[in-house]
Amino acid sequence: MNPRTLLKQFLRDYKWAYGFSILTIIASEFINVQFPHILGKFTDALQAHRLTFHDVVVYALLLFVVGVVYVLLYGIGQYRNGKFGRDFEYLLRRRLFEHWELLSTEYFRLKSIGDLLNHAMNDVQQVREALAGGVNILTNAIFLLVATLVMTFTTVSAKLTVVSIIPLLFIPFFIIWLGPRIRFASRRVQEGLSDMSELTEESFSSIRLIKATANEPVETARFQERVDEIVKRQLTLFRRSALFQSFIPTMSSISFAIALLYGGYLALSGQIRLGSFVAFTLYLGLLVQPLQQIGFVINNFQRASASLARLQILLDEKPSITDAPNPLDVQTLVGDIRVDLSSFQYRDATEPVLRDIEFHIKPGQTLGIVGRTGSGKTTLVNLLPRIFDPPANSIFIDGHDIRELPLATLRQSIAYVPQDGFLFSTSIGVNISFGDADATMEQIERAAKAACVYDDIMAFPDGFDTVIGERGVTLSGGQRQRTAIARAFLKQVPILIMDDSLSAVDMKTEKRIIEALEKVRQTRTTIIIAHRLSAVRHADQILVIEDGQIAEQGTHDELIALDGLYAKTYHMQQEGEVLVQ
Ligand SMILES: Nc1ncnc2c1ncn2[C@@H]1O[C@H](COP(=O)(O)OP(=O)(O)OP(=O)(O)O)[C@@H](O)[C@H]1O
Repeated sequence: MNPRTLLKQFLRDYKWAYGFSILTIIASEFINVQFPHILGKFTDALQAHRLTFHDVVVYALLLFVVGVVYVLLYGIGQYRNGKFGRDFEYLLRRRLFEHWELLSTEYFRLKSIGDLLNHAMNDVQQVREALAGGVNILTNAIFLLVATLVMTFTTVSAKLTVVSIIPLLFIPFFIIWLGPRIRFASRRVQEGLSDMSELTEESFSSIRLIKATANEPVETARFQERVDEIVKRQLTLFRRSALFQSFIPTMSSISFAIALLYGGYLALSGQIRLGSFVAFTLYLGLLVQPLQQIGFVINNFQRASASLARLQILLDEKPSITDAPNPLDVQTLVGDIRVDLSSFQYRDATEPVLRDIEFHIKPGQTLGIVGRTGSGKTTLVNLLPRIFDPPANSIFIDGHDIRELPLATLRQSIAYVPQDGFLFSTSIGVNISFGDADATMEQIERAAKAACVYDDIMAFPDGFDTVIGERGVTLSGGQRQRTAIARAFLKQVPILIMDDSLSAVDMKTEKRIIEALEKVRQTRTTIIIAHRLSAVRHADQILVIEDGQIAEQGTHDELIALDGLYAKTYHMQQEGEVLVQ
């Protein structure tokens, strides 16, 4: 659903509550404009010596009650509108997040994550501000303006109002003109500052290189250049802000001067009473703020509308990998994998990355994949859970083309351990049970033991409750990989893919993990990508991939007998050298 429709629906759902809070704000302003009126009456009565002390107390109490009622009503309206804004903000963010979760990894590869975060934070916030603060202020400003004008026209003098208000009317137009220019200047200053921090960070991290090559003067000059630019931008911002800050007081001073001149004349000539004159100056003071706010709100609405349009583009993005129009009704898979792929090419690539790949793994068997960096191993296994979409009729699981299987069934049947063993910033236990809310502590511990990470975890202060990441402990590369392996071991699924996930563990641990794998092997089809051949030598079948094609295929013994690349690599690794990198 696009954000405009979402906004309309939200306003429809909340129309009574939203209308009520707008009414509350209007009522509060109705009370607010009674202040000058009461004070005007008080002045007149005081001047005519008609007041007893008792009357003065009554006036004071009246003003107090009016003040309290105003604050109460205004506070309620503000709070409720603020809440609507927040509710909509979270609804929009949730929609964005849900939508992004559906999009393919390709989308995130092509988009800048910084830009996406910017949309999720700033654009959504802009819409919220318009919906809450903007509507609050606009309601407030319009009503206050109308009410003040009605009061001054009816209780003071229409002529005085029209003449005195003219300078104030320039204020909103001025803000509409200058507001975006100030924002632009401020953004340029921020960009300049972040450029400068980037340069500083870069210089500090390469300080040894800078010193070794005696490049300090060049770096200092580069820094000076940035500083000069920031100063220039800051001066522009100062000039515009100063203009802004001086314009509004100037206009209100002119307005007051006119009111004083003309109002004084009217009072002196007896055309208006002193009380009306006092009330009028107070009304004029009340007008400055709403006129200023109207300008701000118009700018705010313009920005919110641009933000909505940008959000709309994001939410219109269609997921490129989805269920087939009529997916097969298959809920469970056994794990028989057949690949007959003539070619696979990335969307923006000029030539295929995989060609003529053919193999068959029966349920419970293990396939080893080896090959040089960039030969296409990860690409091949990424096709199985449809992280990238293979051509139709090229990959079959249990005899079904994977593109015809429900995406949920396919992905829920595969446990994938990526190269970097990504972990979330939460406890180790939650990381292992990720995606399996029903996992018991016993199952989690068993998986951790099988992945040889149990002892490491128990050595941490809070065991499985130890939090990982910025706010917790830092795991070594090997510990990260083994925790990710434990997560995959816990997932009771027919297919397990390990993408070079033993690279950071030592040979002894690798052996123990492979042994643990052997135990669960009967129930799982396993694909192991590895650079160290010891990780695949027990596989039922091994593929050696060279430039996207199968160069050699067979069991360890067969490949050794073939005396090709695999055999050479194996012998070299046996001698302690690593050739395949
Ligand atoms: N999303 C992508 N879009 C375009 N090209 C890609 C993409 N992912 C990988 N490639 C390219 O495809 C080729 C194969 O990459 P792949 O990651 O499958 O190799 P690999 O054998 O797994 O390498 P490694 O052993 O380093 O993990 C490389 O040339 C890589 O640059």
